[in-house]
Amino acid sequence: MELSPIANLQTIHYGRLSDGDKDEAAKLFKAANVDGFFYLHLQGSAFAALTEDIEDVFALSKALFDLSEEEKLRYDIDMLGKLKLNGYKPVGRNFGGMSARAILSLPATVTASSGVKGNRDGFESYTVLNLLLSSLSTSLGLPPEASLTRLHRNSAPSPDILRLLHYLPQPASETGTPQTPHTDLGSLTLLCTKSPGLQVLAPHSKEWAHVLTKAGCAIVNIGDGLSLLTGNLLHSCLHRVGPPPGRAMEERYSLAYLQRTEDDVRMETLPGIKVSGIDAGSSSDGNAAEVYTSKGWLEKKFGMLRRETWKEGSEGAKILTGRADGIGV
Ligand SMILES: O=C(O)CCC(=O)C(=O)O
Ligand SMILES: [Fe+2]
Repeated sequence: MELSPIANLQTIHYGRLSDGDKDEAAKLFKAANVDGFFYLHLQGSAFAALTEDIEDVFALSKALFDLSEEEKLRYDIDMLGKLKLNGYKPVGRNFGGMSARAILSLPATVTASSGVKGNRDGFESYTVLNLLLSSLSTSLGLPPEASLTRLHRNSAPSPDILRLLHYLPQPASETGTPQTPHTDLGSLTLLCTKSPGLQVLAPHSKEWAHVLTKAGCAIVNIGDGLSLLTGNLLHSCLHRVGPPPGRAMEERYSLAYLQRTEDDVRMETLPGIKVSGIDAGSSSDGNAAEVYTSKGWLEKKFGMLRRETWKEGSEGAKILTGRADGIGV
């Protein structure tokens, strides 16, 4: 079936970036500045397996989601911790009755508070996203000692998560979107899926655009964290998952790695950003005067989700993301 409109996203080649290709770096910055979403071409690179072997991950994901609800609820995400970093989130939790997806979150880092030295080393998605952070830092004019990678060190505790998502097939009579429009809370999200369904709302657009999957590519998007740290120079874009118009949602699996800043980072515009021709604006619009640490920001956010304050209008979103159009999750 014809999907329309299709999101016209840039494709960034990982191999070219890691070879230091300046044109590719400029293309990455533009995609992060304008669209907030792009394809990351991994085929032929050391990280090709992230997309090539994804069916194995989905087989594992299916086996986990096929466990009984009772078994899965022994790992209820809201029982295991405050920040929804670990555990099973059943369909419908926090995001209204329409939500027809379940989530299993696995912490991507072992934090210092668990008594084990934090370590994201060897975690491929982390390595891949770090190269993007490094390239974006150069484009932002940040000197190496102030690089964004210094706020995402593998030795420091951070609330990164690896998320397995299972979207249940909807009955034919139901055609709503199982995933509420949202922006991502963290720095960068790396998404792997073989199924369509992702939709983005481009800045200044009123129409949701369909993101098609692309062979050999993961999909990467900017989160609210990078928007705050760069005075909105890097753009976190509203997105959702839903069926084609007039249809019901088919069963769908996806895998998302949400990279987030270290716990102690202050979530405000970084000094020293210099991009010729563009100004880094303020990360707040006057209503979000309080600056949180990354950890405090997340706690505040998830406290609000628990109380379902998102139902009470856009104020919660504004406090936490500096903008009124998205709830970061
Ligand atoms: O499943 C997808 O394609 C998107 C998932 C997503 O937006 C998220 O986990 O934040
Ligand atoms: Fe998302």
